[in-house]
Amino acid sequence: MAASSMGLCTVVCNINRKITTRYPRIFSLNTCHHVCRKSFGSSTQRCHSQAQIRKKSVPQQLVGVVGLEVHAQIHSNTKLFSGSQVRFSAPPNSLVSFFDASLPGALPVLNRRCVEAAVMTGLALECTINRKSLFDRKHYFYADLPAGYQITQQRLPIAVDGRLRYSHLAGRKQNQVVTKSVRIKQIQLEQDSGKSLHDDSRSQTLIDLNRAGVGLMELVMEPDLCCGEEAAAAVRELQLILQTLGTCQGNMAEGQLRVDANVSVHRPGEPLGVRTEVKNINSARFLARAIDYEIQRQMEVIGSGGTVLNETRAFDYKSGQTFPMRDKEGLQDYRFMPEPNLPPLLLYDSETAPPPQGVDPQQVVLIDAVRKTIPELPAVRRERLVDTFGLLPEHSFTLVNEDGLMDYFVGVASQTRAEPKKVIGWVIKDVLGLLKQQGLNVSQSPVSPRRLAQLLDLLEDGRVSSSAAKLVFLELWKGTGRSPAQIVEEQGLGMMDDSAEIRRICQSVIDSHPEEVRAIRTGNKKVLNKLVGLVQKETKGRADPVRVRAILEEGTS
Ligand SMILES: Nc1ncnc2c1ncn2[C@@H]1O[C@H](COP(=O)(O)OP(=O)(O)OP(=O)(O)O)[C@@H](O)[C@H]1O
Ligand SMILES: [Mg+2]
Ligand SMILES: [Mg+2]
Repeated sequence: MAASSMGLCTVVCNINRKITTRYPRIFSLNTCHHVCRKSFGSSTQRCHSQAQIRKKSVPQQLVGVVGLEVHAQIHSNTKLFSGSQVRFSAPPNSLVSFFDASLPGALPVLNRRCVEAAVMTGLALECTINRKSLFDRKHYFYADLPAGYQITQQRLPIAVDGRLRYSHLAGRKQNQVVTKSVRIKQIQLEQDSGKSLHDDSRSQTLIDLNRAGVGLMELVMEPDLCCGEEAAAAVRELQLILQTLGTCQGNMAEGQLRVDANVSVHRPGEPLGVRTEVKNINSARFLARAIDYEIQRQMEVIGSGGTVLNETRAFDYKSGQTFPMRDKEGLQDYRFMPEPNLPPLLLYDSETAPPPQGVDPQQVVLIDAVRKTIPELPAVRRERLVDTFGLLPEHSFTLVNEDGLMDYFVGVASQTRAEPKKVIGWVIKDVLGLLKQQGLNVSQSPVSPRRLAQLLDLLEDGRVSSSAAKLVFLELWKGTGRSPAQIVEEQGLGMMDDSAEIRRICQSVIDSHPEEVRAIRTGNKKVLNKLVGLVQKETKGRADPVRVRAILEEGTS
């Protein structure tokens, strides 16, 4: 189905105008879904948003249950069964082969790259890879599906029984790392559909088949999550894993990663409730809001004696509400049947299940060969950063979650004598801060790791003060190509050596601030900081603050 496009969201969602749920930004530490789901009776151990939701007028023990289906577009040059290119925003219908347009007689040819991507994703998510998987036709009528069916893997998917481990920061200061996991039921290979473009001015719907037949991995998760925040954290980690593997580019705004949220509520200990399915959500924040709204709505329905209908719903980001879609897919019979034009997909393993004699090894996918190409995953990267550089876990999150920032940090740390703990402050506060402010990526940083390392060395060697170093940094940011040492030289930002001059400036500050001097003499030592600041202002941050403090202490004692 065509992905609905979503825009910006507001933070507050209204439910029937009566209830306003402020979307919770942080969790308490007790938010593990296993805790949530296994200890339903204990209110202290439920997740924060559940607790928020239950504060409303609905029965006490109802809790939310969430299962996600994620459609990830496979990062591949060509489509799943045809040689047409895969490219976002190409002119409409410019990337369509006979097979994509379902012309009679056109046959599917499986794209090896898509198979390898699914195997790699399955292995990274701790799945069992099925040596034999099958393709099926799933029939439904929609204008952007010209064949009238989608080729998918309903009976025997390529990967099963995995686990997505995800962590997120919690606590008031967002500095506690909470680790959880959600089971992956299966990963199936399937085709994407085309796109329907509605032209209101001409009351027409136009079809663009560029996306028709692009390879998708559908990742089906077990209903292990309990609220929007957990779902959003799991999807963010999945996005990062897929990007690290290179199996999906994961750009949600471009529809490369689309999420269907299955939501139900039930009383702990009782069977799961009837689920609704909120379709095609293309942002982690909207996902969280849609789920929390839907849990609340279902609690309201049950609380007022109604029953939840098994229906497909859509999320409207403007109102923050979900509403039923006209197309009730839950009631459809897809008439699944084996795809007659594709043989079973067989995979091999050079050690335990080598390809039969006579089969060209180039023509098969070897699971162990794919395993060897899996790069270091985000969770392992974070651990390595903490172990190698002694960083705080929350800093390792920022470095790993921001594309390119970890390499930037390692680049600086490996080229400077400054301690990693000092480097991280500059990378996160100064570099990332300015990048965000100016809407730039790490790769667009005007200050290279080498230049920052040189600046930190000047600081380390006592050739500039920390306040002068900030000025040099801002000068570097202008991207003139001059080195930190040149900037220091040209702008006279080097540390002041002239003791007599420093003493003279300190004395003039003391003389012109009798009130402050009196306060210091009566024991208020904090006021000394103000005088240090004034001297720094006078010297443009070029005097050694330790030396200045000592002179001022002496002069006010
Ligand atoms: N009671 C429930 N509450 C919440 N989620 C549920 C519940 N029961 C099942 N789910 C979730 O619903 C999803 C079912 O996905 P699945 O692909 O198997 O079927 P489907 O939604 O019927 O098919 P389709 O792919 O056509 O959407 C899973 O993510 C599962 O965890
Ligand atoms: Mg599904
Ligand atoms: Mg579904």
